Amino acid sequence: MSDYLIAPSILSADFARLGADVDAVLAAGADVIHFDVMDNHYVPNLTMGAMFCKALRDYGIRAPIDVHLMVKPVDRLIGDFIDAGADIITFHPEASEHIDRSLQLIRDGGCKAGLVFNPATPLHYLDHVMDRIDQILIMSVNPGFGGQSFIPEALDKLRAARQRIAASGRTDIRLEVDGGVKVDNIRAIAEAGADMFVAGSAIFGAADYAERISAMRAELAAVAPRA
Ligand SMILES: O=C(CO)[C@H](O)[C@H](O)COP(=O)(O)O
Ligand SMILES: [Fe+2]
Repeated sequence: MSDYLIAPSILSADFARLGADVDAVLAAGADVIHFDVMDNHYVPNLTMGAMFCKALRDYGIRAPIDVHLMVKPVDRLIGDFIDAGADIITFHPEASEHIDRSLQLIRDGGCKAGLVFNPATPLHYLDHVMDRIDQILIMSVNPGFGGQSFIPEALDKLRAARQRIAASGRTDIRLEVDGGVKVDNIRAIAEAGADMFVAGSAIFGAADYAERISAMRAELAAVAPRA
């Protein structure tokens, strides 16, 4: 699998011209589109449902779509996003009544599945599911809004998650980080173990997306390979 993936969060895209903005960020070098789903219940904000995901597919977006479900209950929306063309679906374990079932629904639909950890959510939710996940997402802000500052304690959590991945022998599990990722901290975040980087305001807030993504990749190129 490729070393590092950059996943712009379309939470910070121009919703009035979403297809064109997603095209632009992909042309600028993004690997994956991060799609934040908020329900005004699990988190205090309301964003987009599966019809937006389908609209992007119908518009012609072919890049992987990484759906971050910040919703409760979880299961009701999983099928909608599978049908809408998602590739990866992650959810917050404390928002699911039955974690195994939610993971299985995602995988049965042909998507990669992952768990998301808020800053105060312990990693022990991973204890019995490492053989059934494809991705771990560490939140480096509390979920609900773009443009927040990176919480430094997330670095320790990334290191702990990376150790769990190593101990599991599953070299194919992605370790994603989400919230406050910028050019000036992405290298330290990668050194803590992340290999997939969500960045919303840092990329969509740039005048030149390609220049901003290149600056992130230049920082990542300076990270020493993991032992
Ligand atoms: O899940 C999220 C918030 O809940 C977003 O993906 C995240 O905040 C990205 O935005 P930014 O890079 O601006 O922090
Ligand atoms: Fe997100």
